[in-house]
Amino acid sequence: MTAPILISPSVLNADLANLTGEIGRIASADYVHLDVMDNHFVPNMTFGLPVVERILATTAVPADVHLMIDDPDTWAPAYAEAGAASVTFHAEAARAPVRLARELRAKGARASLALRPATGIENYLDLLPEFDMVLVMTVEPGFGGQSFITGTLPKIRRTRDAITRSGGDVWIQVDGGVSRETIADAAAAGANVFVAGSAVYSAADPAEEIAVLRGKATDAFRP
Ligand SMILES: O=C(CO)[C@@H](O)[C@H](O)COP(=O)(O)O
Ligand SMILES: [Fe+2]
Repeated sequence: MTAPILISPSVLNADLANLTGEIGRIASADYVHLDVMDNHFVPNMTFGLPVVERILATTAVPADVHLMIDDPDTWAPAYAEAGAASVTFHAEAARAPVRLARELRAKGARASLALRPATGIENYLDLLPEFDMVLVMTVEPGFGGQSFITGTLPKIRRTRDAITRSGGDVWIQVDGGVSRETIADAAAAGANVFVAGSAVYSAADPAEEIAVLRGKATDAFRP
């Protein structure tokens, strides 16, 4: 089964006072990536459920919510209930990741497990069927505009090979420093969902940037 190539721009570095307009500029994207930060799990704070609910009510682009928060076991299900297409929580923060993934799926969202750069995939390989996506962070979570950590590429490849061996249909997302310069390496390692914040929103034409990123990832992807 070949994984689809999907582009999910992050609005973290967009104009947060004009989210409706900013999401309108990426209407050709597959998802809009919403970074929820609580200033506990990461040293930064963005927005939470009320803002995400308003985005969901006012945009047609499916939402890919990335929770960088403590206690996702308590907070994540509400994002699924609100209508997020995909809800990602961090392995380092969840008390009961399998129970939480099942709850998210039961509420109609795709369930996704995120790993910080220093967190291995090995402890989670047997649990992959419980998830629809693994997010391999390619920067330390917390801020946009950082440089892609190439040392995460072997983990992406190990994850893709394990998914292929198991015959499953789990997507691999990369998030952080994804650009024209780095997207091919991530795709060649087996990633198929690409978060790009500054690359898309600092481009003169975000729609064109999405098309270029999609083309480079499609050419480079190795299952
Ligand atoms: O989750 C995060 C940061 O923690 C990301 O989603 C960033 O917002 C991506 O931004 P760029 O690295 O593409 O600028
Ligand atoms: Fe993110």
